Amino acid sequence: MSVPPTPTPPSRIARPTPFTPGGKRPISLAPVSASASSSAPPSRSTTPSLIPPSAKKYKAALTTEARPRTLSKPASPTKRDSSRPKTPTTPRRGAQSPAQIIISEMDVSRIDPEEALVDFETVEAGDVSLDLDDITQDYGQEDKVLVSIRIRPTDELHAWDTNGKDLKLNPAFGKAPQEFHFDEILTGSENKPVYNAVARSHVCAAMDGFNAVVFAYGQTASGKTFTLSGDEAQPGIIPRAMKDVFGYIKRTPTREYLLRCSYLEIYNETINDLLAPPHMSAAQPVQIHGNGANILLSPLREEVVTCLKGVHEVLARGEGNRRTASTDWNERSSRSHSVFRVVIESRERGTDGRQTPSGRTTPGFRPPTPGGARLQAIGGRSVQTSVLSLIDLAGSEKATSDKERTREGKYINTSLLTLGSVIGTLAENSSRGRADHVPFRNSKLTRMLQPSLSGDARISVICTMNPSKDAIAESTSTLLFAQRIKRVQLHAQKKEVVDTEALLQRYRKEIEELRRRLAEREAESPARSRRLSAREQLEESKAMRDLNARIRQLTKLILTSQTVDENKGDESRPGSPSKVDFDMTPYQLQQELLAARREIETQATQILSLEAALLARPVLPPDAPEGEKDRLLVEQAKTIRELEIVVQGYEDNLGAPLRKVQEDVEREWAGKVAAEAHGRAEKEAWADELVRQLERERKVRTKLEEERQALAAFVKKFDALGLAGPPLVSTRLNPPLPTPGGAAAVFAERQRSRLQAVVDAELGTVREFDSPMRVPVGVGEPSLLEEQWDALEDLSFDMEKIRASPMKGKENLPTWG
Ligand SMILES: Nc1ncnc2c1ncn2[C@@H]1O[C@H](COP(=O)(O)OP(=O)(O)OP(=O)(O)O)[C@@H](O)[C@H]1O
Repeated sequence: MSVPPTPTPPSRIARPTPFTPGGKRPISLAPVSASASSSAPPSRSTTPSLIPPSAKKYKAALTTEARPRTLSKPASPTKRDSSRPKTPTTPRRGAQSPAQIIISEMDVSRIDPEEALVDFETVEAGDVSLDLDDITQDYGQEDKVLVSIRIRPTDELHAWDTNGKDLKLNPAFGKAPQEFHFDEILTGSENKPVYNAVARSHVCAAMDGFNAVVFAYGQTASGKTFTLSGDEAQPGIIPRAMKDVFGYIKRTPTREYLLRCSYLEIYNETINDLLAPPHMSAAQPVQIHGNGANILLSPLREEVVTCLKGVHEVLARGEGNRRTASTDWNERSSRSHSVFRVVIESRERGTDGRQTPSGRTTPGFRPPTPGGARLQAIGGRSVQTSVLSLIDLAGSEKATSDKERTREGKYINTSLLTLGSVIGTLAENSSRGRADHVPFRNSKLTRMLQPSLSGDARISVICTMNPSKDAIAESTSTLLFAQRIKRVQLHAQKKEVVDTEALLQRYRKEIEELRRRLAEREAESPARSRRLSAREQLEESKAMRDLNARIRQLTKLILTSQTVDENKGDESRPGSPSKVDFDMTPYQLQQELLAARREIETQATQILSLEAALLARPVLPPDAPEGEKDRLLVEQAKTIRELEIVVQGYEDNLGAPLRKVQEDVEREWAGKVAAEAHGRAEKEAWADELVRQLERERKVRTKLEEERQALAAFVKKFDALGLAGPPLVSTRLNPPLPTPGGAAAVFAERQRSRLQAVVDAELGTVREFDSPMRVPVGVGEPSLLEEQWDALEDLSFDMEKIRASPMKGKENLPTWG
């Protein structure tokens, strides 16, 4: 179904500007002041204002004077702030204006937060949104971005068909890439239904302690500012949100709130504080500090607001600074993003109203800590902190136009491109379970939004589009962006700071009480244990264990809290709401305590049983009556049975593993013993062999000795017969040393040779070689053989025989073997 051209009241469309593909908005002739021509189409700025007259418009219209300047001299990012042009039609309110001076006194660094608390009693009736009752605590799909499309009215033919929450290009205008489906598709000029559908639940989530972001994305002149800020007749999301904030406070009598607003714009990668005097903002642009989830903006002015009027003043001041800075606003509006932030801190109200039960007061003039916590968790009351960010992004058509991307590439706003790729990567990571690097740092916008886009916020995106056929490419690009961001996964958590001092005090008191109870029980324990049955004693022992465990656990918690407190360091140090996350809530502490107790109980049960059984061992007084003895015996038997069960439990749990260990050890030692035995057997065999060898050696030696003696006797006798050859070189005093493995054989050979020589000589066949046997007597060393002469008588006798029978003698020569 094609959306018919919406008949819009002329007063709502201050600039009924058909979209121009070139991104150049037709010069609006809409009057911006009372002096403007009455014949011009009525502007949204001409309608009665809810805000101070000095801030009738949330956005300056493009003036006829400004337009030529825009075309001839585009604003420079570096020069812009220091030379914000002042035109007669868009006078910048001076820093000295009384209104501004009054508002500046609401600068959070100059007031005591305790003095600026808002609660249901102090909220002004007129500041409250009356229809807040409509709202439920249902914030939609908490882990998904709420994505809505707002189609601005136009007199032209619509190129897009809508059907409920579906949207597709009318086939008459081309081939649609696909059919789109979103959470909401909104049309018309009424801002209230838009606010209710896309922002209200997120505002309430912020009041409830979650970070929340609502941003408008879309091509130039598609209605982002109209949606966010609106006009007097159709207040947009920001003023409606603030009304709901006060309405929420009115409806929550149990809590008190501190509200701080800041307003900034990102223009060509420079962040300007719109609440600071322009010269200061230009001299000191806002810087982003920190990493990841801990982002801090500084210096950034924050104004405490206690009523809607204060909010309007803050908004008007910010808009005033934008307007003054944006005489060339058409050019700038396509390149700058504005962010209105409200830091919401809340705490349970004390029982005695505004007074703090602990009597402590929050220091009044602390150094400014933009974004950080200001309210103190006092009297045991924790503080919840959240940030509501309402963002009007720059026009996106130049960055996303398919046909004109190349030609207009140099105008592409880097931050929007980066936003697109950041969203793309986040969507991919979410849907494919990946963890690809997300280029948050590539632009100020994405870096500033990093904590929220990373999931730590409830996010609602309203994509505005011009349904005209001239804007099909831009609209398609916007719809694709909207579709991608729908896939980003969120996981926002409430941020709470507990009053650690009060908590510690509570822990200490509890520990004291527990110790007292423990001491009492211990004191009466011997007497009691005699009275109690085994089971009661078991319970008593368990109770005491519990007390001890609880004391240990609380002591641990105190130590943990103190460590956390020390880590916090300087109180004045700025910290973002998410930074205080490490403070455990009482609920978390309770959970941890419970878990720890359960663990300790499980571990101690077995030991407890044994100890209790031991304690329960009945003492039998000698003078106890028989009946009493019997009873004790019965109890003892029962205890033994219980002990057996416990032991059986140990056996069941530990028996098998222990047996296994024992078997392993035994197996290991059996192996070692076998190896030892084997080694020993080998050594014994070796020793036996040695003994045998020694025995053989001894026999050989004996035989040798005998041979030697026989030979000596023979030689002596031979010498006596005058047949002496040369004396033997070796004597007893100088015997030939045995050569291992062959000395004996060599010696034997020598002896044999000698003997042979003797025999030969005896038989007349003496060889002519120079035998030692032929050494003349008296020339060589004294012969050992000579010394042994007497003992060799028998052999010489034998020699006689040999001489008598030469053949026989030869046969009888000694042999060695
Ligand atoms: N839904 C709407 N109903 C009535 N008027 C609208 C609607 N949307 C936009 N307009 C009008 O269209 C004009 C352009 O809108 P607006 O300034 O909000 O666009 P924008 O997206 O913020 O543009 P830019 O990106 O240039 O800032 C304004 O005069 C506004 O009043």
